[in-house]
Amino acid sequence: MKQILPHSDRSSLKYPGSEPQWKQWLLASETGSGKSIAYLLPLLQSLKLTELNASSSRTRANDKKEVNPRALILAPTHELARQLSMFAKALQHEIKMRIMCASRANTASSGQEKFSRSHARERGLRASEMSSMDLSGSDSGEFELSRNYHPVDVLVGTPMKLLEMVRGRGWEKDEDGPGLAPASDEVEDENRKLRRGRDKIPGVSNKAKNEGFIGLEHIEWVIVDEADVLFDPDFQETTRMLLSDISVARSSSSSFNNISSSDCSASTTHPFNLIFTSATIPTSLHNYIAQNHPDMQRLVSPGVHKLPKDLKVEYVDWTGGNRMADIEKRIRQVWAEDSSTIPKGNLSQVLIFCNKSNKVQVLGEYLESKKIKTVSVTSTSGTRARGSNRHLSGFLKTLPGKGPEVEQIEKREIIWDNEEADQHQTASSTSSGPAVSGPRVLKPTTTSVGYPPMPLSQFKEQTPRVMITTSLLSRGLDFSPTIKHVFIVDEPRNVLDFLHRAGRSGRAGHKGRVVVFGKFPDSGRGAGRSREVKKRVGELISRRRPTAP
Ligand SMILES: Nc1ncnc2c1ncn2[C@@H]1O[C@H](COP(=O)(O)OP(=O)(O)OP(=O)(O)O)[C@@H](O)[C@H]1O
Repeated sequence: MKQILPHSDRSSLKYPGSEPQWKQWLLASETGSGKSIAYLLPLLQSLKLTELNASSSRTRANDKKEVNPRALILAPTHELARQLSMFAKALQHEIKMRIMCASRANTASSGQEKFSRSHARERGLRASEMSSMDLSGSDSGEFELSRNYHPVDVLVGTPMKLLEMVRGRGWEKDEDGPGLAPASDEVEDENRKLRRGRDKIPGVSNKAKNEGFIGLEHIEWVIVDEADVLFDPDFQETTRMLLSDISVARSSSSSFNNISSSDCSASTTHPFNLIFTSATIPTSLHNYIAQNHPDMQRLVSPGVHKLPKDLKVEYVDWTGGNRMADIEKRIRQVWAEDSSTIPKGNLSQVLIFCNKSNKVQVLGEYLESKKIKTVSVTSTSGTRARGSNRHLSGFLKTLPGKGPEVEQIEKREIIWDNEEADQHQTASSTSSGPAVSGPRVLKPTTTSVGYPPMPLSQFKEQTPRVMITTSLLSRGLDFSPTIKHVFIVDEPRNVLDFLHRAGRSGRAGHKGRVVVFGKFPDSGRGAGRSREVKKRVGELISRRRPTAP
């Protein structure tokens, strides 16, 4: 943090009088080590300082677009974008900044647009009121503003979504040739879907095109979270296009002139501060930085490419029978172990990573048939279409909330689903006679994650303790410390993929365990492969503590 904002005196951040010195940093450290706060705090502070120092010449009156943020945070998934925006909001106390999330779910743009506009109109909401809502949350899945100009300080979203908001819907259809039009949505491999970096936007047509409503002239900061994904060869053309658009908007010549080129040799200087964050630095990211940002300051922790120190590794052999039964057995063991250390009923949670979405579905159905409640999330899950992170409720880390209800929830380390709470309220009002009077407890607001109290016993019964997913949710998401076990039931694509999956537990100093399922014979057939896997994982462990000088 000190590196990013070494001088917190206002004079060093004057804007726009003195020409600012734009800088570039890479923040790289192991999963769960707090990279988000490491860039968010200096970012918010810097924005506030430049705002305080802004001369009267910097007015919004001449802004051509409706939304003119001063910082962008890019994330590879809608889920991460929403979590980051909520986290940023939660960091604010006295000094308020306007932080908005541009992310919605993978629903048809036109349909969603219709809903949001009419929904807002029905409620008589003006832009300023809409922008004070959590647009990433349940109140609206879509980022919508009227023509009222309204300052936005930080905008968070996926590069594809932000580009669409900047250039207008259907912009990619204007490109020559197939350009960036969605090509193979039916591709089954989840990793490829994630790497392609395409937010599927079914329903986007030339008719739905508009001119875009995000202005980029005021951008002072761009954060590329999970930079190794966003500069992956499959993702980087979208990311780079957005960076180029910002540079052009800020009247700077852009060295980005060929979107299909991956061998830019010229150093790229952007007229804004640029931060990349990552828990891993694959060759593609290393090369990209070396070629395009040779002056980028690299702040790399000794823990990068290592498992968090509080994460233990366990190997479970397939028995040779039903593999899903093996997984079920290990889940029940987790809960049996819990019972000796955790107060009765407070079972810890298990996060299971599969490679394919059909495997997620089949495993979920199997465990449900065995009376284990599960939540299954894949890139095509219907639950993702809600435009909020409700489908992850109870599994993501709870943000600091306001009021006793939130505290009560936080003690249980669970976020209730709002619909569940609604059902409960309906049930309680019918069963106990008159409807519950008084305030409707907490409405979802900026950072709210609190919902009406429910009897603890009922709550525990209804709450799934197992989430099954793919690499889709392996990136950046800050899962709850109640997830003490990550199960890896399919062989990850590579070591980096393993690190990201495993790193959803053992975060921020909490204890965790990654359970690797496979065939691990000590001798005979498969023994060589077993040794190889253990060796590669073992290297991640043995390197995790700095060796004494
Ligand atoms: N100084 C701190 N003390 C305790 N907890 C912290 C501290 N800094 C950050 N955290 C917490 O650590 C958790 C992990 O932080 P964060 O999600 O930023 O990790 P990350 O490094 O970005 O991980 P990943 O690489 O998986 O994205 C968060 O819940 C955050 O609130």
